[in-house]
This record gives sequence, structure tokens and C-alpha cells, in this order.
Amino acid sequence: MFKTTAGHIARMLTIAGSDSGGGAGIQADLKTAHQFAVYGMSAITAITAQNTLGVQGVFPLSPDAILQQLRSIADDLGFDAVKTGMLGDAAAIYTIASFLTERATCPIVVDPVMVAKGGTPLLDPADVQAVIEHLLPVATIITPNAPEASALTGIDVQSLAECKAAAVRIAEHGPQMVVVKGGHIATDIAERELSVDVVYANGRFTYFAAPRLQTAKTHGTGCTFSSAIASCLARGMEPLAAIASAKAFIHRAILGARNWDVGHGHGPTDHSVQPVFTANIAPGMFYLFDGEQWLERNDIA
Ligand SMILES: Nc1ncnc2c1ncn2[C@@H]1O[C@H](COP(=O)(O)OP(=O)(O)OP(=O)(O)O)[C@@H](O)[C@H]1O
Ligand SMILES: Cc1ncc(CO)c(N)n1
Repeated sequence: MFKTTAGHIARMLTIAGSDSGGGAGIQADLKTAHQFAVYGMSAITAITAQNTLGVQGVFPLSPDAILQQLRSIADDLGFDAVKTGMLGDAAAIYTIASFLTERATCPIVVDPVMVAKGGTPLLDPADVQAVIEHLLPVATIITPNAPEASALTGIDVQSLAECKAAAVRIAEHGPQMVVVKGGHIATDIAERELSVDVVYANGRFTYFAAPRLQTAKTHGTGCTFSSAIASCLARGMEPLAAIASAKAFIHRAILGARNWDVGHGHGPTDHSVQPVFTANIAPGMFYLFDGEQWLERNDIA
């Protein structure tokens, strides 16, 4: 599938929570890295007892346990990109942000995980300010969903216009690129129901859209998307091309699992689908994924 230079394999480190159900968190991240032919490593921040119906328990690890994992990885294996997911609380955020400031010289994708799909908090709501003050400044790319973009900005994000406004506000805190994901927002463009991810960087918006899939099998979509971006960055891809590849991958992964019978609630996605790559992504354009390739759509920009 992929060719890697002899002796070299791109390495991606995920700093996130464990999902016993296997569809989100560390498990989704490592399955995704593997599918992009990237070597995956993990520093676990918390163990969750979780399935497709919800979260039954959350067991945070101490900042020291998190830091020791990070040091073990940095002292020996190294990494070409980092992704952060569920971090739990402000103490974990300070520890991880200081580690990344001292030891990471590679791209960092921050998925500011706050609440699981069923409504269980995965970050103490009082600690949103720690994300803003400590995590946003170290992020190369941040990938909030609509409720997370609302929590980070105070803007009630329910439409494309509000995604754009929130992206500009979040960028003021330091990340080089902001992706406000459209999974929670119904967007009708040219009479099609689309899931549109809004990307903001260097004063310009770029849009990645795909048809909205009518399915409840969306457990872990955000984790899969952000770890696909980090995997592509680890491979040396440009940020916009990495986001396009991740969007195509999550679209295919949702499609791939729509007839699965795994669990009784929000089922997981299929991480075994093939990635799709494109090199020709220009900032400022609107792109639509048709399941096979990206189409540039000037008419709906
Ligand atoms: N029904 C859908 N059809 C097509 N794409 C979708 C759908 N739901 C989500 N996506 C895509 O999946 C990616 C993740 O978006 P989403 O907003 O669901 O993240 P999330 O809420 O953080 O996910 P989670 O909390 O389950 O990990 C985005 O690229 C989004 O456009
Ligand atoms: C561990 C974990 N991280 C992130 C999410 C968000 O999907 C989840 N449900 N569980």
C-alpha cells in the first residue's frame, strides 16, 4: 500500500484516554496510525470503562504516570507528530503542555476533547481555561467540534458562519491552524446535506465537505480524524493535504461500518478502510469529497 524509505518509518505519539470499547481514544488513534503505515505510540491519560451506549467509568492517571510514559517514549523512540485527545483535567494539561514545549519539535494536533457523545464529561468543565491558556499556544492544528468551539469562544456554534467566527477567535490563542468540524452541524449547500469542516489559517478559510451520512455509527469520529491528520503530518505531508486525507478517511470509515453490528448504541467506525491522498489542495477553496476523490467547487465557495 505505502512505500517507506528503507529503515525509516514515520512515528506518531497519541496522548489520550483509553476507550475499552475500542472505537475512540487511544484505540482509534493506534488503529488509524497503522492504516496510514505510521508507527503508533501512546501515553495514556485516563482509562475509561466505555461502550457504544456510553461511559460507565473514568479512572484518571496521575500527572506523574503520564509524564513517565512521555519521557520513556521521548528518551528512546522519538516521534514525528503528536496528537492529544482526552486529557481529563488542568493538572494533566499543564504537565503535557510543559513536556511538549520542552521536548517536541514536530507538529502537534490538539483535539480538545470535552464531552463523550452520550454526554459524559471527559474534561472537567472548570478546566476549559487551562486548554485555552496552555494547550492552544503549543498546537500546530486544533480540531474542535461545534460544542467544543462554543466552549472555547462563548459563541453558540450552530451554523457555518458561526464555525468561521469561532475559528478566527480560537486562532487568536496561538494555534497555526484551526479546524472547526461539522459533524454536529446540518449544512445544506446546493441542495445537498453536507458535513463541512472549516479550516482557518493565515487569514484564509478553506472548506472540506462530504455528503452527510445518515447513520448512528459515529463513535470516535473526532479521534479518528485528528489521529489521521497527525499520521499524515508524521509522514511529512502539508497541513491542508493532511486534513483532506483525514476527512476522506473518516468519511470512508463511517461508510465502511454502517452495516456493522458492533454494540447496541453509537457504533464505531471501520478503521480498516483505505486512505485517499491528494496533493493539490489550495488555501481559500471549497473541496467536496465524492467517496473516491476531491472535487474543487468554485460554485459553492
Ligand atoms: N454523519 C456524518 N457524515 C459524514 N461525516 C461526518 C458525520 N459525522 C461526523 N463526520 C465527520 O467526522 C469528523 C469528526 O467530526 P465530529 O464533529 O463528529 O467530531 P467529534 O464530535 O469530535 O467526534 P467524537 O466526539 O465522536 O470523537 C469530521 O470530519 C466530520 O465532518
Ligand atoms: C477515551 C475517549 N476519548 C475521546 C472520546 C470522544 O469521542 C471518547 N468517547 N473516549
